[in-house]
Amino acid sequence: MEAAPAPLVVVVMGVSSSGKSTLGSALAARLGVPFLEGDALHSPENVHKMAAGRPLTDEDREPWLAALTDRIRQWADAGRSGVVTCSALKRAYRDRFRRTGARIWFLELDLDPEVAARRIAARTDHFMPPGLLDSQYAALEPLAADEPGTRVSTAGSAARTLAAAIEALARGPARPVPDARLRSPSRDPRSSVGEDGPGPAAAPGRGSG
Ligand SMILES: Nc1ncnc2c1ncn2[C@@H]1O[C@H](COP(=O)(O)OP(=O)(O)O)[C@@H](O)[C@H]1O
Ligand SMILES: O=C(O)[C@H](O)[C@@H](O)[C@H](O)[C@H](O)COP(=O)(O)O
Repeated sequence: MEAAPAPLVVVVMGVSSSGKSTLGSALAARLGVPFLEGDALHSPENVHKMAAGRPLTDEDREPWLAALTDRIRQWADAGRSGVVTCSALKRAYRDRFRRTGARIWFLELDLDPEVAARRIAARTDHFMPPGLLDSQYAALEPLAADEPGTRVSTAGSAARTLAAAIEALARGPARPVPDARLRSPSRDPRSSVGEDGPGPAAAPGRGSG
């Protein structure tokens, strides 16, 4: 008999306008799991600062990352899967999410700066000004080989990106994922599959991570 897939938290990451919200919401809907828009957890001060064309510092991001980490931990503790968007530009931010004990898979959205610049300029319903894009690429520490995740191009259509993400998840999380140093045994979601959650992510296989 097949074991139930373990809960999985997918963190859709990348620079501003790389397509996180577009892909993340579509992916969550496709998988039938909750979606959390990371931008919604920014303080008004942070939003104001970015809107005024000033990049966030590590200190500015601290409460935002803390709030996101809490939400990921809540999913893990409840044995639930979910999709969350967060630029997660630095390794230290991503490690923080992993230390919750959630089984995490990062989907890093990859987009040429020229295309990103066009997309951010065309976007009219968002606080993030195009002038901050350079600082986003400068801060970005791409996913490292020892982090659990996959890089997916968003250069094509949104539908194509979604298909690539689904495919990456079907292949990816079955790979050995964990960095033992980041795993807290008491929070290992594999031992606490939820009873009332919306169900684990459908595409990912049973995890070894
Ligand atoms: N694959 C895609 N192809 C074309 N345009 C896209 C694609 N993904 C997102 N967009 C558009 O690019 C802009 C930025 O996407 P968005 O999802 O808001 O990025 P982010 O959440 O990373 O800032 C939006 O206007 C969105 O409609
Ligand atoms: O850490 C940061 O500097 C910001 O969080 C930034 O990375 C994020 O991208 C903004 O919230 C803009 O929102 P979008 O990514 O949705 O454009």
